Amino acid sequence: MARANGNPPHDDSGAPRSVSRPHRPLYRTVYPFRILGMGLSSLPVGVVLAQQQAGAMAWALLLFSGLLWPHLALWRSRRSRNPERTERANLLVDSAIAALWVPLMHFNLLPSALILTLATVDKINTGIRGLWQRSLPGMAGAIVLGGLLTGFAFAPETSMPVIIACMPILLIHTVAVSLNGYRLVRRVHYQNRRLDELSRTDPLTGLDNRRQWEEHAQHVLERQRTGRGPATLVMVDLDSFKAVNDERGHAAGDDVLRSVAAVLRECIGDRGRAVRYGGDEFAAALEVDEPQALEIAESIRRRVGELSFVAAPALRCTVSLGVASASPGMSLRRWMAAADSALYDAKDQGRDRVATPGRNPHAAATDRARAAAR
Ligand SMILES: Nc1nc2c(ncn2[C@@H]2O[C@H](COP(=O)(O)OP(=O)(O)OP(=O)(O)O)[C@@H](O)[C@H]2O)c(=O)[nH]1
Repeated sequence: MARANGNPPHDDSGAPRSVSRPHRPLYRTVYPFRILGMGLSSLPVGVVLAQQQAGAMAWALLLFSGLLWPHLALWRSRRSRNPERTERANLLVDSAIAALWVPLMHFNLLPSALILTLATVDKINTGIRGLWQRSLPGMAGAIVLGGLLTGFAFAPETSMPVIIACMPILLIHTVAVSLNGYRLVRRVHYQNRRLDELSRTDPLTGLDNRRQWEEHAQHVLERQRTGRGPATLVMVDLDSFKAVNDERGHAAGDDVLRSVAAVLRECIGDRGRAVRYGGDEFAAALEVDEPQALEIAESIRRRVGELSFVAAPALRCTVSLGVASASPGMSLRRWMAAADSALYDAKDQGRDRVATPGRNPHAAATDRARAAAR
């Protein structure tokens, strides 16, 4: 009888599902935001350029930043040997392009403030530590460069057409960024919940782990102590399980452990909780009296004996079980020792049987059940 460990979201076998999801490359997350941000910010910039009667160079630059750059950035990242690093560089280019428009728009107040803010928000939104601070020198450099090209022309007044042209980027981009943040928060909540569930579970069988189960067992004992119901413990141990591992391999052994855990779950139902207490040893704290627990134990014994395994059709398993009801004031430790000693009795008497403390297991439920089956 080896001692080790052993109810979160499970797959069909009862074992818990993993927390992780496939990693999405940064450039795929950024791409739609870049199209949206660059595309929509072209609107107020275009209106300002039209009001300034800007030259062909400025319009060519607008065409590049608003329409071409998002796709060029995606292409650069996709073909890069280090897409993550290339995309981070692309993000810094985004900020420099955005800042360049500030002097080219002659510091038109509303679109300049909007574009600089959104470029920074986009960097923060990536969640990459320090990225927005690293974008500042490039933005400052772009403002100086654009200022030198325009002679630092300064016309900060914003006309009504420009204000109207700012509305789509202001509204749509803000909502899109917020939705993305919302999605991330939801995912963090989900993963925290899953981690919490996994920390309370035996990964192989999906049963409670020891810490979780002992809390439940203490609760069952407390109910019994305060006269709110009976408490009976069932210890279950696979017979000669080492031979299963030795002869059919560890994977077959794991199949057996999962199947026994499923039998325990089904036989116990809502009358208690089970734990994989050791390698091939299980325990269940039940809110039932001893005769009912003996019935449950007997059904576990019988159902395990009926198990069959696709990968090992000839394999048959049996379990020995010890059943002990709690007496008033009993500690969990003493309760478990009583059930454990009954389990050892069942082993000593030849295995594949149910025993209670201080009783001859041959006189116990198992033999009555066998007689009835004959
Ligand atoms: N496949 C598998 N085997 C395990 C796991 N944990 C423990 N074991 C094995 O369980 C076996 C327990 O063997 P023993 O304690 O000798 O008990 P037994 O062979 O069942 O003998 P009895 O209890 O006396 O009937 C050992 O071979 C362990 O390696 C596990 O998670 N998976």
